Amino acid sequence: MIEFNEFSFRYREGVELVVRDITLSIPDGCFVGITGAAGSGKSTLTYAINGIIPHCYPGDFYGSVTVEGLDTVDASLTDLSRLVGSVCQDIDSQMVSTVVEDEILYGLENFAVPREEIPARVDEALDAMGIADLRDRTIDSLSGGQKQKVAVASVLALHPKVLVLDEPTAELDPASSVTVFDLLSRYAREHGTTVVVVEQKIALLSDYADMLVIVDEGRIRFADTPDAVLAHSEELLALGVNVPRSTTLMNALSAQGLYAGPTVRNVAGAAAALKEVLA
Ligand SMILES: Nc1ncnc2c1ncn2[C@@H]1O[C@H](COP(=O)(O)OP(=O)(O)OP(=O)(O)O)[C@@H](O)[C@H]1O
Repeated sequence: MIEFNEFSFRYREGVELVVRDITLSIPDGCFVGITGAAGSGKSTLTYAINGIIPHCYPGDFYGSVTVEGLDTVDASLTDLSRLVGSVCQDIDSQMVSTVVEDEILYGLENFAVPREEIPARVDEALDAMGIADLRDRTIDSLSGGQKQKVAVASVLALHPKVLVLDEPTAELDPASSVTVFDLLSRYAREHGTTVVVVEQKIALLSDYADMLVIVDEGRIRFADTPDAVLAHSEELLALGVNVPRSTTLMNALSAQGLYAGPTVRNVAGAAAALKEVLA
């Protein structure tokens, strides 16, 4: 369980609180998508989970954040990193090795995983991200998207209870983004991992997340199932969230009493729903 309790934070260099009054419970095994406009505080929330705040970025920290009962202020960064695996936005800053396999080995050796377990963990992580063919490649020779997959794989190898990912598909085309989310969600289901992912593509998020969290100017505006959140498409658009046009259209018909079905998230869904409306 991840629990934010009236959490607010101001970076040491900052004047304003960048996140305010955050109270949120994330149950074990939940797949949570965080989205919102640029600068709304999404990354800051992830830093509060993995302990980067306040351990690396100090500031004024109010309220509390606990992960599996560990208070992220009191716990050491080492203890937190055993619990929470993180993939940050700046993938290049995360890479420490020159070859893919070594990148995965690095974390395992650092965490003192027993030697005999290591080969299977490396294989499993590469397979989990569908990148077994990249094992011997140099990191420099990889595309941005391939690096993102390597970064996720090297964290998965550590079997974290919680996985925090900040825009893990930023460098990927739509098809590869779907592949990464497919692989991630399958891994998380199989291992009972809690996933917190910051992602701009709300339609993609909605297909995988149990809970969508919409952040606006440091506050949580919505935290609910994707369908319940997407029902507020006009408000979401006003907050700068990229709601699919198919959702906006069908919500508008719903408001007119012309459609009473479930929330639509994509063109195929809108086409099927419109067929029924027009029948
Ligand atoms: N290390 C820092 N020191 C001072 N201010 C910071 C720091 N990191 C972020 N901020 C500020 O905190 C606010 C929230 O930033 P944050 O990165 O959490 O938002 P975000 O929603 O993740 O943005 P983006 O979508 O652009 O990544 C912004 O105003 C940002 O300028």
